[in-house]
Amino acid sequence: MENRLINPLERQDDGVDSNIRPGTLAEYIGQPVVREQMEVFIEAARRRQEALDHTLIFGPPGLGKTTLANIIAREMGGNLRSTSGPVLERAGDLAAMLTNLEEGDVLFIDEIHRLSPVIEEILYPAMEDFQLDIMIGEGPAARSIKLDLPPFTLVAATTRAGLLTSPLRDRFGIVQRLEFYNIEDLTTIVSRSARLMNVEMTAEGAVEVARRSRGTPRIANRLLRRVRDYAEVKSNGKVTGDIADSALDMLAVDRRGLDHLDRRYIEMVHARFDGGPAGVEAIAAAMAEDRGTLEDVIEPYLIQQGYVLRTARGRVLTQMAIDQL
Ligand SMILES: Nc1ncnc2c1ncn2[C@@H]1O[C@H](COP(=O)(O)OP(=O)(O)OP(=O)(O)O)[C@@H](O)[C@H]1O
Ligand SMILES: [Mg+2]
Repeated sequence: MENRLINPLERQDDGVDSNIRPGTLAEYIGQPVVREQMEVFIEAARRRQEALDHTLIFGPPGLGKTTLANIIAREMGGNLRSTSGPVLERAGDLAAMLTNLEEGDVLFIDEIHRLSPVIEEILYPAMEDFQLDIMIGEGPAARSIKLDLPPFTLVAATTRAGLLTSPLRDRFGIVQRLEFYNIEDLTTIVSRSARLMNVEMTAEGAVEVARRSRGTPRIANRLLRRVRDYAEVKSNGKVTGDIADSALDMLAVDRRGLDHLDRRYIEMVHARFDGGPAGVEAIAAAMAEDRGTLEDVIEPYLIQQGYVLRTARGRVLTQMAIDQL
C-alpha cells in the first residue's frame, strides 16, 4: 500500500515548510561538492559584477533543487522568477517572463525536461546572447522581433537529466548533481528543523527520523512533523529515540526508509526475474512504470544503498535486498 509519508514525489507540505527551508548556502546542509563549487562561482560572479552562468541542477525529488535555486537568487542579490516546463506552453509565455527580467535576476525553470521544442528554440538565443527572437502574429502579417534582454541567470531543475536535448544541456555553464543525503547530514537537517519548529528533540530522536527518510530532506521534515504530533499526544512533547521509534512504527514507515515503489521493485525483480539479472525495460514493463522513473527516481537510491547492482547483463538484487522481503 502507498504510504505518502515517505513518498518523495509528494510535495503537498512544502508550503508549510517555508520557515525551515534554508535561505543561504551556509544553511544548506550536506552536498559538500555542490556547496563548495557554488560558493566559488557565486563569489566570482559577484566580484565581476556579472550574472552567474546558467545553472542546471539535477537529482531525485526532494533533495533540494528548488531550495538551491532560491538560494542562488538570494546570494546573487537578484529576484527569483519561477516557472516550469509544462506551464510554458506558448512562445508568448516565455517571452513575457524574459522581458520582465531585470539585470541579475534568476529565471527558475522547474521540470525543464518537459519544455516543448518551440520554447526550447526561444531559450537558446536568450541563454547565449541575451536576445529574444520571436515571431509575432500569423500568416502574411507575421513578423519577427528581436529584443535585448538584461543579463540574467537561468537556473533549471530536473529529475530526468537524461531527457534533456544536448543543445540545451550544452548551454549550461554550471551543472550540479544532487546526491542522496547520508544519515549524519539528515540528522543535522532534522535537528535544525526541530529547533526552528520549537520541538524539543534528543540526538537519538533526530537519528531515528533521519534513518527512515530515504536519504531525502523533504521526507525527513515530513516525518518530523508527524513524530512531533505523536510526542505531543502520547507523551510530553519531547521527541526521544524511543518516542520517534514508536511513532514511526505506528505510522508504518519502513525501518530502512524504503517506499512502496522501492519495495515493489525489489519484489518484482525477485518474483518475476528470480533476483536478476533483469533488463531495466523488462522490469519497467512488469511494474507498469516508465523506464525513466525507474532509472531516475527508484534505482538511484536502491543502488546507492546497496540493494541493487547495475551490471552489464542487467539489474541484480543483492542479498541485502532479498533479506528485506
Ligand atoms: N540541503 C538542505 N538542507 C536543509 N534542508 C533541505 C536541504 N535541501 C532540501 N531541504 C528541505 O527539503 C525540502 C524539499 O526540497 P526541494 O523542494 O528543494 O526539493 P526538490 O529537489 O526541488 O524536489 P522536486 O524534485 O520534487 O521539485 C525543502 O523544503 C527544504 O526544507
Ligand atoms: Mg522542486
